[in-house]
Amino acid sequence: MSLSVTARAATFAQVVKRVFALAAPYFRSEEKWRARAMLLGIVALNLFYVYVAVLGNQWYGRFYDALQNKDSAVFWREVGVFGWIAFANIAVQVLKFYVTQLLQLRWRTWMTRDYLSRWMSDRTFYHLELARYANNDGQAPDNPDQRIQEDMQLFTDYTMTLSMGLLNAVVTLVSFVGILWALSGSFAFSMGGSSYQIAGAMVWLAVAYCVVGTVITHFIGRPLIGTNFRQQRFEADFRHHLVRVREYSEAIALDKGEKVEHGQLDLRFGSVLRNYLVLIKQQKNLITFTSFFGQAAVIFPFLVAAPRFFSGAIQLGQLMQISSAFGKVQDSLSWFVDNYDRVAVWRATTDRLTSFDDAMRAHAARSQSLERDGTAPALQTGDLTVALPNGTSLLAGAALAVQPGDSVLLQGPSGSGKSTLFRTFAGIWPFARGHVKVPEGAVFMPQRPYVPDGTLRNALAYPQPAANYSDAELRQALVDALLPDLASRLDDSDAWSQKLSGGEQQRLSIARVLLKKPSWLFADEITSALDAEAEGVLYKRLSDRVKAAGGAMVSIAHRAAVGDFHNQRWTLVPQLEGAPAGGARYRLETAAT
Ligand SMILES: Nc1ncnc2c1ncn2[C@@H]1O[C@H](COP(=O)(O)OP(=O)(O)OP(=O)(O)O)[C@@H](O)[C@H]1O
Repeated sequence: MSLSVTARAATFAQVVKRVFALAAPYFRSEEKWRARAMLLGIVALNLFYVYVAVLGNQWYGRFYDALQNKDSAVFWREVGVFGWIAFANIAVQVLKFYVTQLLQLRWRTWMTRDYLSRWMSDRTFYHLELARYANNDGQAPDNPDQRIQEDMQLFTDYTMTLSMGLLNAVVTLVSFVGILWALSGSFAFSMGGSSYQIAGAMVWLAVAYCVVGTVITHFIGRPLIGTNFRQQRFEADFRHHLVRVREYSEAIALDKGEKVEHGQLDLRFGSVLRNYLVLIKQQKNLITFTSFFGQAAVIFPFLVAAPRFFSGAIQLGQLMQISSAFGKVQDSLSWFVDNYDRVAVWRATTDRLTSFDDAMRAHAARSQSLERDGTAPALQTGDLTVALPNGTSLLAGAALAVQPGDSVLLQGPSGSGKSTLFRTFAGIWPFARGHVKVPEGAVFMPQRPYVPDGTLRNALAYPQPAANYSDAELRQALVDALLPDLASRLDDSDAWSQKLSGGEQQRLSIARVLLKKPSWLFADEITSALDAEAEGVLYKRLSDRVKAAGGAMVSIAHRAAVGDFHNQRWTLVPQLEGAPAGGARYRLETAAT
């Protein structure tokens, strides 16, 4: 089932439950007292705001009566009273805005930090991406960047403004229903020979007016929920693709891939536009009705109360009070009508955050099928099975061992799972079973190193702080990794992943390892972009360092010459179908070189 269908199917009670589940942690966090006090303050300000509105309504009665009676003394006194009411109104509005914004900001900050720390911990960010490709059924959350950056802001904003708006509407309704009831008189009619009187007729008329309005709005506006949900998703997909084009600009330019990328961007933007058009049409229908509903509400109370005014039963002041009170009652009863599209966005946002939150919780609660000990004296695996996200087994029942002093070259056809075996040793591949023991502090060098933007000093020390190393150590590492020209540029700031050549990036990654001096090293095609001479020099340096530190090295490399630096060879050999390898695609053969 897709998320948009889930979004539509969710009942109101479920939505409230979800909102509560997303909102409650902040109000129970270490900031709870401040958060609760601010919330209470905002509630109090909202109540006071309604009280000021009640004062305003009473003022209407006195003011218009003074006009009708041409009583200038009362008129001028009421002008003064108006000044006070207006001042209170302005002050409470400003305060309400300020405290609400502050609470929203604090709440968003807390939520963003909480989600960020859960997303970044236990490699959740990586596993959720894997799960997305593994399931591909729309259940795993897409675009986590959008959820963290945009949805969090929308959720805190809309939850505050909508809930306070609703509170305001309810309190206004309760306050003004009383006023309207007292002013409205009763409605008399006869039916079947008997006559009837309905007390508080204006109140019932307002209720009937708004119930009809709300029901119609709900039917007209219902499709907006799904459309809003899809809109946010299409916008995020479009943005994500733009970012990818920027990131891979060089490769795309060399491939002359502009046309394809342009087409892809057009396609995504097309989805944004098509859905937006649907959204506009749905909003147009909704606005047509809500505008009609709002305009009719201006004249409606006058039409109903005018006969009593003309008959002299009520004064102009009372008529104006009735109209203003009807307006307030109608306003609060049509809160839902007025906020329908915001509620739609809010529900879509809530669904997106809930599925993200659920995915992170499920990830945290998942049972580990791989037993991993990261503090062993040597590398050892037992009954190790490595599979792909779709369940295909690459390797089954592998028992491997590497002792200090060893150096192993892992080879096999492209795509056979060499890097995946390293991912399993590193403990980041969730589709593995069995047990693995890995020495503490083992360093894994990936095929494509990550080089952060910023100073060269930081890129070299990554992920440790550059302050951990002296300038001399940093320079020496660059020289040892055959990057002497960079040794004088430690404080230069740049987008190194764009500026450095592939080989330079590989040498920078080797410089990092030389700097950290690990005893155990797992190197995945770390010299594939280097010439044979540089490859030989760097492999010798690395294996000498590792041996001197009493550790071992396991390398993946396609070139035969790399074998000179290793005393063992592991080879992933393809299995014929039906061969006894536990149903796996490959079997691992070990041999001394
Ligand atoms: N995140 C992923 N989702 C799905 N399949 C994946 C993922 N990562 C790797 N694979 C698949 O796992 C298989 C093994 O990939 P791996 O990178 O381990 O191969 P390799 O032996 O290191 O290849 P090469 O020599 O080309 O680097 C491949 O078929 C690859 O498509």
